[in-house]
Amino acid sequence: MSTRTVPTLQALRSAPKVLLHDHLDGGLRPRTVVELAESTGYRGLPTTDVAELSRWFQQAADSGSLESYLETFAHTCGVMQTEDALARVAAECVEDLAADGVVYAEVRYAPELFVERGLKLEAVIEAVLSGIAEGKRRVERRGHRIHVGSLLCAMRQHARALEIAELAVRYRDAGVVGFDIAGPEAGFPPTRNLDAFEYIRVNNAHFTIHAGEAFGLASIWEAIQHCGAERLGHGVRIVDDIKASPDGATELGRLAAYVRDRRIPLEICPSSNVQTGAAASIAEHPIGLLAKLRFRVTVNTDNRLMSGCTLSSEFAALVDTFGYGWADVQWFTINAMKSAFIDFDQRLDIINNVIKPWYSDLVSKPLL
Ligand SMILES: O=c1[nH]cnc2c1ncn2[C@H]1C[C@H](O)[C@@H](CO)O1
Ligand SMILES: [Zn+2]
Repeated sequence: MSTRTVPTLQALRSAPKVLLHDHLDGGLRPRTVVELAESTGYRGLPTTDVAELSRWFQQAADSGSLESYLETFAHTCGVMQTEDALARVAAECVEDLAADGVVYAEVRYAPELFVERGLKLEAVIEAVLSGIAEGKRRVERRGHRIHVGSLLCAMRQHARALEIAELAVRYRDAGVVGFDIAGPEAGFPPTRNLDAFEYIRVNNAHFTIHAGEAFGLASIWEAIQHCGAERLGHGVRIVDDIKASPDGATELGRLAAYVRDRRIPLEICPSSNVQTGAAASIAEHPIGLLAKLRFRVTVNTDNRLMSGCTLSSEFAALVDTFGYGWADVQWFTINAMKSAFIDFDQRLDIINNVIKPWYSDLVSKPLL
């Protein structure tokens, strides 16, 4: 491929990519949802026809609000209440990401959502870890390699964040690389969970916070300045602190300048943001401006089932809309790898030995 090649969906699939924001319970194969409902006795699915169910998830999630978007997770969580189901979903997740060309992923989920049938939190975490290990073995048997860590989420509307943070630290050497809070944002400021974030920090562990998705700057400000978040899940509303005039001039407010100056990674999920109403369309998505202003932007899927997307298709949509080329795809990819919650030398190894060699023929000019 020459440097002038436009990144097509097919070429993007073979490009090494890095995914920091992907929910385990938002990425099931539709067929797996149907089969697990059958084998676990879950009766709540709106349909057991695989194609119809796939459409149902996307349409139901296409709701314009985070709250109704989140209602669709009742069904995925409903079928993930046994260790076997959790391990299967995790193994298939790893296979699907590897098949899409993802070389490094952090997959997140909230253990507290899988205890309806009596599983202990530890059993949930261990089942997911064993599924991830199985998925990696399958990928390796096909001659590929993928590095997958997990992030434990606490749900903002529950009051279990400290307990989940403790588990994230307890399982840090087994493949859990960090902590997050997820769920409805309005009415649940991140400062409700200060004890959990402090626990993570004093243990030199890592965390990100879903902030600036359904709620504005105040939530981003709290996440960074009160909680000490290392990354922002979404963070798109940081654009509200940037004045852009019609002549193209921009002026950053103090919070936006802080986020950019400190290189705080934004885990941007374009399709999900359009579905929840955080952005009106991909064309109007703040990612265009944020990338132009050289914020530490990363591209992510959020929930592949609900958005009917892959990381490659998210990139393809951005290429179509913003005219990005391979240099941009590499920039987003290296941004993500730099921001991963694994050791510096491991990040550098993937950047220098996996990402850069692949893109080097396609990218003509040096990156910033
Ligand atoms: O984009 C999101 N914002 C807030 N919460 C989310 C988002 N996507 C998924 N979740 C929730 C629903 C899942 O059950 C939970 C853990 O993966 O996280
Ligand atoms: Zn998310």
